[in-house]
Amino acid sequence: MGAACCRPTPVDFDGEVSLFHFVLLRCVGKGAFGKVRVVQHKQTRDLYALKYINKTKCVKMKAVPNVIQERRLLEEVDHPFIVNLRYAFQDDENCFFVLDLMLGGDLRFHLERLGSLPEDVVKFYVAQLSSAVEFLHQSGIMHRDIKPDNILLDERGNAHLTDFNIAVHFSERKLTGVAGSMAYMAPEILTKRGYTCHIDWWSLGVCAYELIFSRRPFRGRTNSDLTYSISKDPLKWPEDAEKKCTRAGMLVIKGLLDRDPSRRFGCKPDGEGYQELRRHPWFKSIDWDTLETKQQVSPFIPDPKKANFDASHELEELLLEDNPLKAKQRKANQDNLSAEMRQMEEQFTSYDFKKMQRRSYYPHNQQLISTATATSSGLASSRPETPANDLRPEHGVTINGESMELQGPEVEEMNKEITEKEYR
Ligand SMILES: Nc1ncnc2c1ncn2[C@@H]1O[C@H](COP(=O)(O)OP(=O)(O)OP(=O)(O)O)[C@@H](O)[C@H]1O
Repeated sequence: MGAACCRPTPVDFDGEVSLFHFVLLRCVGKGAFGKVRVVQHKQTRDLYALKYINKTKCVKMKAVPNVIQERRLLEEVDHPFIVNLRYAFQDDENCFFVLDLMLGGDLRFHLERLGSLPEDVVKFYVAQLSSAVEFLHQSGIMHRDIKPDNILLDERGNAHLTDFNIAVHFSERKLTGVAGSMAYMAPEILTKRGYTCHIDWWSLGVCAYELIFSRRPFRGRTNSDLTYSISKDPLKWPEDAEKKCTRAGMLVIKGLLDRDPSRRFGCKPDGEGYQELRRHPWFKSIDWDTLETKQQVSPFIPDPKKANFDASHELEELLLEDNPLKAKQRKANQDNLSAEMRQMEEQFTSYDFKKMQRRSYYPHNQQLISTATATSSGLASSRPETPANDLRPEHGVTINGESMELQGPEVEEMNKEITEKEYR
């Protein structure tokens, strides 16, 4: 009888997904609003990354619309080179994203560890990421924050785009809100001329340059210097550039870093820009069909014996976390919630990729979000055509004004990562 009371409560896998469905494993990362840890689904035994966001912190940082928007956009995509959403749910304390697990670390981590990456590795990643970027653009979504920190490797060394925190839908109407990480921002964002999805191709060019030459193409000690450099400085190559990159590679990077979006690589309408890029001689060694089915062997395989992430996150979780993550039943009474908490409660809806269909890259699953998804999430039954359905307005979005004026050592850090979030 005594034993019976210690038996774990059986998990209802047919019911709505919750933290009870997962075994919590090690901590692998820390984001602005929460942590990321490896989890295993108790029924399927599949491993995933669980990203959890503390609701109170999220309200304090005025990031509720971003989190809801990220959840909504992720529901719309499924691509081999995107860190796809598999489940979403919430409890009283946290919002949870269950994502494809990437055990190979992010490209910032590898760049810092190795100094730079060989050209053939970068070419492989640019090819994989351009497939993801094209898919997003065909789905009416621009990412707006492509940078090495947001590119994650799986254990076989395939690159995946992540962090849809400031991604938005786009339409023919250009956006003017300044958002992204400044060093990777296209000139048309900074000069406020209005921009569209072409900005992602520019950011990919900045990443390729930085990964090969271990410095960024445009730099500045202050934000205004950086803005000037991005919008006016001629593209320069390091003195030893030819030792690190072929002429064809430099031509692709130059094409991606064209200030005129109508000439920039990748940007011609109706997918023609992407097709042109694929046909470029630099990519001669890439077999695009086997690339997109992940049958090609990556020229860089992360060392499986080394942790490809900062081990201090796990240590911090073990030693310093006074409120460790634990599956908890929800409170029955949700009456006294603040407006923001209620918004999260209502709009951060549950998601289960096994039960809901979505727009997929994979041809056998190629369809727009089904009515089932739409009903469950309270969304319209097809992808919104304009940013009007986005939670965050594209106007009134500012880079933190004070940050723009910062001088000195903070600037370098900020240039590395100004995560200008869009808030109401
Ligand atoms: N799917 C994943 N698989 C493995 N590790 C991940 C995954 N997603 C994130 N991580 C790790 O966790 C770290 C934090 O990720 P997260 O997206 O929460 O933070 P962030 O980049 O600051 O984003 P945000 O701005 O949304 O908080 C990443 O740098 C990465 O090392």
